[in-house]
Amino acid sequence: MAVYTSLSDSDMRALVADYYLGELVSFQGISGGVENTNYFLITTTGKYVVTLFEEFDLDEVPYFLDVVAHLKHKGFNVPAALIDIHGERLREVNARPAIIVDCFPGSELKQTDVTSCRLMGEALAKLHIAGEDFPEHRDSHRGVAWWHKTSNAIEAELEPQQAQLLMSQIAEFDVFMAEHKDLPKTTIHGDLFFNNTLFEGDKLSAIIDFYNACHSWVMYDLAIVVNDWCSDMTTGELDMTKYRALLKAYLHERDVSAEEILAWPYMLRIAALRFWLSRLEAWHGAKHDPVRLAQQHDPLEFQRILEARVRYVPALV
Ligand SMILES: Nc1ncnc2c1ncn2[C@@H]1O[C@H](COP(=O)(O)OP(=O)(O)OP(=O)(O)O)[C@@H](O)[C@H]1O
Ligand SMILES: N[C@@H](CCO)C(=O)O
Repeated sequence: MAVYTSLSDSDMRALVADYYLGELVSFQGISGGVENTNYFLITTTGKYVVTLFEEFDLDEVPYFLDVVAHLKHKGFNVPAALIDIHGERLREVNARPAIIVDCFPGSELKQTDVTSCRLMGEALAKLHIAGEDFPEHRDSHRGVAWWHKTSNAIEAELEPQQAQLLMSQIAEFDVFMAEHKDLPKTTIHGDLFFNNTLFEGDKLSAIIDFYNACHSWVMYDLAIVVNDWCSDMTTGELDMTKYRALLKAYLHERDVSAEEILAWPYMLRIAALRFWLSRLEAWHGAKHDPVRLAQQHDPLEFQRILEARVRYVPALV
């Protein structure tokens, strides 16, 4: 269970007393999720989620809260931080930055299907368009500089064939990007896996976990989504029915440029590599701690996806 910072009953009571949320009824750590500590919180006024940020210092968090506030203002169901009795949306709890957000109705998908892929394609295009005028431009903390540094640090731990795949794909991406410096960017979610959405029946009820948001290539974000929503995780291969449904819905809402079409294979591969690498980094960091290791996602899933995208990439349009 991913509760890295434990809150006691009196911690939670003190926190709730600082909001206009009535009295504490109960709270429970949320299993699933690997980056932050999350609790479901029930008070006499409703159900909420408390998030304690495990990867960021207090001064790094406002960017992410601003992204969510911008999207909420444009009508998206996204978790904006609630304001406390002091007029603040961000505070420190047990030495971690912390927020409280509304708990959305709906539940996580167990797996994607053609309908959910279609809904995601449409919502993602709208999200990308809505993010264009967000004025704060933050680079990804797991972007180009991070994948160079982390791949160099981890290379020696890998099998020769894995190291070759990792390093050659980064080099190929660098060569392509050197010739295509003006690829369109927007404010991207950066981690829009299907476990970061909630559905009520066939309705997409919320998009959550914006803590990898950044200013980056639009096609990179689309590739992150396609790799997670449309891949068979056991083989890495694309389910072409889901793939076509997601892209058709996306392209109905947002036009892509000729350069973006050219970039598509590179984006699918680097998006797979980014999650392979973050999972490898987390796995190597946790390998001497069985409890933490058991919480990690399997790096092999994204190695297989990358290998599949090296073998074959279907057309974007
Ligand atoms: N606002 C919310 N409303 C309803 N459920 C939520 C909300 N926020 C989080 N959850 C639930 O908590 C789970 C974990 O949250 P979240 O994905 O933000 O954690 P994380 O540690 O950042 O995860 P990840 O592994 O994706 O980085 C979600 O999958 C969802 O089930
Ligand atoms: N979505 C990520 C974890 C959170 O960033 C993964 O599945 O590796």
